[in-house]
Amino acid sequence: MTLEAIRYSPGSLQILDQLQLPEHCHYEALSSVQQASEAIRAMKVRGAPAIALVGCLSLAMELRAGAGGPGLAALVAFVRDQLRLLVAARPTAVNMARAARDLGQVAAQEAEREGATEETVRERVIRFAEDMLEKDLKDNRSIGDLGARHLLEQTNPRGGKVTVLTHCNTGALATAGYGTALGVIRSLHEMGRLEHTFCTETRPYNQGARLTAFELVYEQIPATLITDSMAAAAMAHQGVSAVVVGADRVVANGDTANKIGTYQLAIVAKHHGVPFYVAAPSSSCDLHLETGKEIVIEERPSQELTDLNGVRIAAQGIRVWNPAFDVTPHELITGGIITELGVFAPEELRGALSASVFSEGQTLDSPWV
Ligand SMILES: CSC[C@@H](O)[C@@H](O)C(=O)COP(=O)(O)O
Repeated sequence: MTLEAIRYSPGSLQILDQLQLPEHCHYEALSSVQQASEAIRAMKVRGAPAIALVGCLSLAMELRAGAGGPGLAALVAFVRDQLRLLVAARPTAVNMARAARDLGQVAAQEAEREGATEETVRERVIRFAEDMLEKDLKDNRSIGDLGARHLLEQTNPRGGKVTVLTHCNTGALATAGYGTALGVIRSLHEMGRLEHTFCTETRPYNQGARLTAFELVYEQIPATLITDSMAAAAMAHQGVSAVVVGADRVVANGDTANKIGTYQLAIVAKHHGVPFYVAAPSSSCDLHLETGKEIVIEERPSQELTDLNGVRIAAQGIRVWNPAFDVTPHELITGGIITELGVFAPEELRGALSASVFSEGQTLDSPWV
């Protein structure tokens, strides 16, 4: 059985509380947008795709219970207000904002349809949210297989195995399943072409030590945990073939916001001539922004850096800077950007994605909610 960050069936939404992993696997039931927003903000559930999935499914839960209205206009306004609450929970990942735009437009379009009722509006929004789960899993399997094949062609044409370094958690615990960067590692493992994985602990939330290591051990994928500060030495001495990371927001020129520490990994990879890949679904891409300078970087509470399992480890009185993400300039993404639509050089991304039509004729640069 694979690990599930999200358990959903009509009328039931549960999240695996990732603050308690790896010691305890505790599922928490959510029945409202407020509860989902609080769980996302607290990082009980995290990862760009999982945040959007839990947010939208929590709205589906409310609508199935009859929330919103009375009247079509009031119902559409309710949907949009709830979506704005979810988007505000964590600002850097774009997936929730994109999903909010899509769901808001689905509600508005249905409300304008001849013969529409509150029931049909609710059903359309619920179905769109539920379909996101299956689409994310399908996208991740495409990302895994496309990324694995591209990485092997670029780094190991003689047919041997490769060693991959990854950062943060981008697996089943950050998505509907399989994962993005960790999906590439899963696909390499399934192909029999993975020699080894190095996963960084990813201070201060420790997504690598607590979550990625948990996934890799659970599936018996060969892996070694290293501290973030060991990454350069690992690339110098441990035969790293490629670095593959996820993304919270990839913008039009290919600049990418991802977990703090990604930027320095890209610099080290460049120094060592190690191809650096970003793996992300098109739902993590934002063509509205031209460069990474425009991405809002979330700053988290200082206690998340000064404390470890509730015990303070930093000197009292020291000032703290705790950005949750950093931006990797596109010129350091030397391997490519792996999406479900293909693997693109940063300069190819805008053209490739602009041509891709999304739900109801949406393109990636359609206006936000
Ligand atoms: C498929 S998850 C991609 C990114 O969201 C992931 O790499 C990341 O940065 C997660 O950050 P987090 O703060 O844990 O939500």
